[in-house]
Amino acid sequence: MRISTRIDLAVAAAAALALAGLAALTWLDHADWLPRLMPRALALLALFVVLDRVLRHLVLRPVHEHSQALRRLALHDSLTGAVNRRGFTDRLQQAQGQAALCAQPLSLVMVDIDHFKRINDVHGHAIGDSVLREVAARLRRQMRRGDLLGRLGGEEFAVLLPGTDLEGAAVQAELARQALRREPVAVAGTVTASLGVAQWDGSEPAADWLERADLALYEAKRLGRDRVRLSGART
Ligand SMILES: Nc1nc2c(ncn2[C@@H]2O[C@H](COP(=O)(O)OP(=O)(O)OP(=O)(O)O)[C@@H](O)[C@H]2O)c(=O)[nH]1
Repeated sequence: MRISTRIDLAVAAAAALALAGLAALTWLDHADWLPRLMPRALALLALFVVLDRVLRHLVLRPVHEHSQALRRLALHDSLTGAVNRRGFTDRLQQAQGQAALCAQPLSLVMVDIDHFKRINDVHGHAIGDSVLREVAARLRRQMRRGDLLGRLGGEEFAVLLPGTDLEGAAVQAELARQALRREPVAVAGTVTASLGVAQWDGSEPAADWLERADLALYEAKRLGRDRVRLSGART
């Protein structure tokens, strides 16, 4: 049973008891007890309505805040602060609906750090983690208002670009690539990434679109890494 319903039931039960008590006392005191009871009963009911509102506010607000925090935890990656795969897929599907509704282009950039295993092996897992945080921070600095950063897995990120066609997304991807390799990341040195770009074709399922971006990314890896490849646009 929902907490709000439990509060309502508890307050209703207390109000019923109080009303019964009030009726009994009024009946014992006065012969014409009924007309006297009415205004008192109404005042009592009003009091319980206020009590119900106050209890709902006091109990439900922290519960709501707690569930919001849990939801945030469930949809975000704690290391980088980016949304996780589940959160990203949810938002991707929402963005598809929005793009279809407004007839706007929508693109996606997949970003996979190059030779990340080597960074872990040479410098240790803690440095690997700080590289992931720094990569997320650099990608974020490159993003525009409305873009969304996701961490889809170990060293794989994705950026959702609403209102952006393939050409615009390619420019954003190239800027991100340069931002990653421009300055060394602490002791790990220069970090590069391979990027795959795909524009949503307006009807394909999210999984197919993600797969096209992934294929472009693997093409970038195959061609030597540290580069941007575009998916053969179907649009
Ligand atoms: N430090 C750290 N390492 C992680 C995390 N998640 C995954 N990894 C590591 O990321 C590495 C990914 O290695 P690979 O899939 O071989 O990829 P890669 O070495 O980047 O090679 P290419 O992608 O082909 O350039 C593995 O060693 C994982 O253990 C994490 O949260 N922190």
